[in-house]
Amino acid sequence: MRIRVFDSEREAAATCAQRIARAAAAHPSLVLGLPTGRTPLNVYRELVELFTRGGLDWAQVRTFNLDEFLGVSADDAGSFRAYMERHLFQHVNLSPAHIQFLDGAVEDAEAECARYEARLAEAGGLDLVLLGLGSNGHLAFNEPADGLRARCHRTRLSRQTREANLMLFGDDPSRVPMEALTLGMASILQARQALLLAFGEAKAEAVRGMVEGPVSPRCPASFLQLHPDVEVWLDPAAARAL
Ligand SMILES: O=P(O)(O)OC[C@H]1O[C@](O)(CO)[C@@H](O)[C@@H]1O
Repeated sequence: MRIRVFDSEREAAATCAQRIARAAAAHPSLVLGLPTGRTPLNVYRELVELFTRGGLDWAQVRTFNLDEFLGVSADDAGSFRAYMERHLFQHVNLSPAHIQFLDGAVEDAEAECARYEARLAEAGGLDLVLLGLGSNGHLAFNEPADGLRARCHRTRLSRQTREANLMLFGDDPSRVPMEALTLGMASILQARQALLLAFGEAKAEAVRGMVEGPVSPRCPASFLQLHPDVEVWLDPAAARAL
């Protein structure tokens, strides 16, 4: 794990956007894994700016989002799909055919997970996965548990995670889904490169567990210790407990 502490979240986000732009310039059909949540918002803003200035061509880039709420359709404003449209997809020249997303409105969650894994395998896996970190140590929606799942699956969300996503559902707890679909740990760990971002005091303990703790399903992000090419970019508050 290569740890880098930036002076500010803004600086980390701008550097991250430049890193993605470099990767796409070197490999135009880059397969990119993308997170949602509060953490990548500045990265997406920087990526849109880079595109507007002509610094990043998305025409051949392919994206896979990490997770989606179950029982929520793509056109629901609370869905991760809608979040991605708002913050990135509708502002850049990504081809809709190159955007892969789990469909949270499906009847058959198992079939949807199998479909998504097949798409990922066809694409040759992720070249670069951008990751956020749950304050409970989750990675995508792989929540702390006695065991973890390797492949895409249906999962129950922890109370902490549901609270963290309240704002997507108008701060109404009854509207926050109980379940989600998520890429599994192996699908994430098979990415050729991983770049995890964590900002703010609330992430400090999870960062310590991920970097210094035992590799344990109680802190799913700790499995990144086993990845051969992972960078962890922090602001000083998130690095406080290291
Ligand atoms: O960035 P936040 O809002 O703190 O959320 C942390 C992580 O939890 C998730 O919302 C769940 O996948 C991720 O998208 C995010 O990286």
